[in-house]
Amino acid sequence: MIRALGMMSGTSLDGVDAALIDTDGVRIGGFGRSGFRAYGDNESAILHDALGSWRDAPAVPEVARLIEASHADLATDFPEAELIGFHGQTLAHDPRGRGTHQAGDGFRLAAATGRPVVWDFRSEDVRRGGEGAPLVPFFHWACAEWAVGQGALPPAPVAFLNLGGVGNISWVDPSATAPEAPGACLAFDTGPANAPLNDLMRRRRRQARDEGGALATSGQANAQVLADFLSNPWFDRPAPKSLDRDQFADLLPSLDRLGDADAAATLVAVAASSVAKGWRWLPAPPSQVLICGGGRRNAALMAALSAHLDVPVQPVEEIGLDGDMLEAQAFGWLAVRVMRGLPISGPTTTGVPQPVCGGRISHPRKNG
Ligand SMILES: Nc1ncnc2c1ncn2[C@@H]1O[C@H](COP(=O)(O)OP(=O)(O)OP(=O)(O)O)[C@@H](O)[C@H]1O
Ligand SMILES: CC(=O)N[C@H]1[C@@H]2OC[C@@H](O2)[C@@H](O)[C@@H]1O[C@H](C)C(=O)O
Repeated sequence: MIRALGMMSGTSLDGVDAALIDTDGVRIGGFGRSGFRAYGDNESAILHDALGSWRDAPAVPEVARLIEASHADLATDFPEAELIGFHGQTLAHDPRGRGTHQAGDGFRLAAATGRPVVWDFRSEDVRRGGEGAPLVPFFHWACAEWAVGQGALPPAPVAFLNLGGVGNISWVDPSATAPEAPGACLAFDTGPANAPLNDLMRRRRRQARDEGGALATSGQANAQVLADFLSNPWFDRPAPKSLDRDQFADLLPSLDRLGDADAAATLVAVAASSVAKGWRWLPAPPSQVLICGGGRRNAALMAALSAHLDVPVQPVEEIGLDGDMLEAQAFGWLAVRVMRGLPISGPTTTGVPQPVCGGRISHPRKNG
């Protein structure tokens, strides 16, 4: 078993999560400490301004330094980590066009932390014809397998739904022999989750989020805006499929004529209905849906999901996992897989024709 530190800065742009995990890249030996380093207002503004930037954009070097420095800073709290899995910050994602771009250089992070760093997890998958996302599904399989071992889950298919800036769902069968085995996983991005709601709150109320979903709970979803949104051809595209953070940004102007509460309620309905729309792509109904990511703290969103789905919807804490740290843990686990040459994605998670072991490995003091 290796003690790895996974580090993730997600599409919500709120800060860096870091979590220790003991793993051989297949089984989870145990979970360790975790930490969070919030972005300051100035840092957050720099990241927001850089959204949509590709590697050659003038703003990118400054953003990359910010990402590397904030991650290096947080990594100093985890001297016991033997290896770091570094996701970087997604600034742009267009797998069928220009590719995928995560800012932050793992070679410089390795130099700054003195630890080997696995990074650039998505590019190889995209190069080979995959979506490059989502990458957490194989880890969701490992979590289910771990939970079955703990007696917290029956050995039957279950779904993990991450509600970050974007939503993504993984249907996993923990009785499969490996995550890349046929029938073990089916995954895709569901649609927007918190990102448009955060953007609305920032624009209209100068707040980072709708705390607890209080504003959305006090409003009424607009049926016309919701119907227009759900007619988007993206929903008819079979899984696997992935989204850029702002792929549905054209949704926001249609909210202009709505009051704040109704606009927030409409965005919650959009997020929950997106999941319901994608339900048909799952191979079989899961026994339950386990929610991870910050959206599980939005009561309006949780209520809307429970209303739409006819299986139990519960936070992932229900089976003994930490819903705030699952993605960070995932990149620690994926880093060990890359070190061992195991696949991190496959035809049913990113649509790549063959399972792929992506990622780059950078050692301190050695080149690239
Ligand atoms: N107490 C809360 N009430 C309401 N919403 C919350 C709360 N806490 C977190 N959130 C929402 O969850 C978001 C953060 O979720 P998370 O950290 O899972 O996203 P991320 O990892 O950045 O995104 P992604 O998974 O798309 O990469 C916040 O920006 C906010 O919208
Ligand atoms: C390109 C990119 O960074 N996508 C993120 C984003 O945030 C959620 C969803 O969209 C998911 O596809 C992915 O993140 C998680 C960590 C993943 O790869 O599984």
